[in-house]
Amino acid sequence: MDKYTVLHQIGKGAYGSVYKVACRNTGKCLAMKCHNNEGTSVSESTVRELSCLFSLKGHPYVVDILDCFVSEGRIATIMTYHPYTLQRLIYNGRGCPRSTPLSFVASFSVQIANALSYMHGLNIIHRDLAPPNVLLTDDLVVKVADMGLSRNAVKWMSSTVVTEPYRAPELFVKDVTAQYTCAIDMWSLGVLIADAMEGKPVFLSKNVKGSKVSTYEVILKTVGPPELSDCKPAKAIISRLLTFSRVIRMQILQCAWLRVRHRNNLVCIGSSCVLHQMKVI
Ligand SMILES: Nc1ncnc2c1ncn2[C@@H]1O[C@H](COP(=O)(O)OP(=O)(O)OP(=O)(O)O)[C@@H](O)[C@H]1O
Repeated sequence: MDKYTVLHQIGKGAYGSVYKVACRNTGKCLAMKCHNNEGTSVSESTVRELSCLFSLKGHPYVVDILDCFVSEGRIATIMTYHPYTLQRLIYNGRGCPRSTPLSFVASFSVQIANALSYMHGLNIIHRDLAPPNVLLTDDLVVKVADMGLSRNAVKWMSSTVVTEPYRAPELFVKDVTAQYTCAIDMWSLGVLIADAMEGKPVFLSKNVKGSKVSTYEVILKTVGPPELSDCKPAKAIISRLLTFSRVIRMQILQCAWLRVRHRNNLVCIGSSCVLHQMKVI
């Protein structure tokens, strides 16, 4: 802790508090997350988060962990600091509709898809892909963050994961555990893209004439993908992600992986594939 000076708090979530800090040696601004304990012990979510962050270390579109130590009885992790979140860029920070340039939608979706394809290849499911957890650098490069719910996929897992508007239909079950796959992250990606095109969250629970319509009911009532201006290619991508078929959802990434393996250039091939489909280059 002696190595860092706390500047101010950036955020507080269910699993800890995040601070902007400065490294005393280099003067560089970094982010420090102080993880909450479970009673007096380190929580399982902290162990999972650290394990996932170390497995994904070095990926260009995943937040980089730089240091880890115990401070006042809590685990603290030092990460690269990123000034923006997708939440702030696509909703204006206040939930206001705002139209997101198509080129930015294309670039962030390809970068998230690349991060997910890497995670899924390691059998890691993110389980909380939502706009506040997608950080961006000054140059708008994606850094997927918040691995507090991420874990290695097994047959039965908790169904109470993912921020509700980004939750795949197979997670809306009454049981506390469910059988699901990496395809839940692909649904979340589809919602992120649709939200950015619409400028507002597309699957929000709402009150209609005094009665609550749940997110799941909103999903069921949405016939086809949400109306998305006149961008047919984007619509096609979204409808392959926002489908009840987990197999179709995964195909969009497998297709990208094949191209990547074939030509050995992950970012360019991924980008040109989606950008061409969206007709922005
Ligand atoms: N490396 C970082 N750089 C800048 N801001 C960050 C960084 N990491 C996290 N944050 C900010 O802090 C907030 C909380 O961080 P994080 O999501 O990791 O905590 P959490 O307790 O797991 O939250 P949640 O309850 O959403 O799961 C994030 O939404 C983000 O705005």
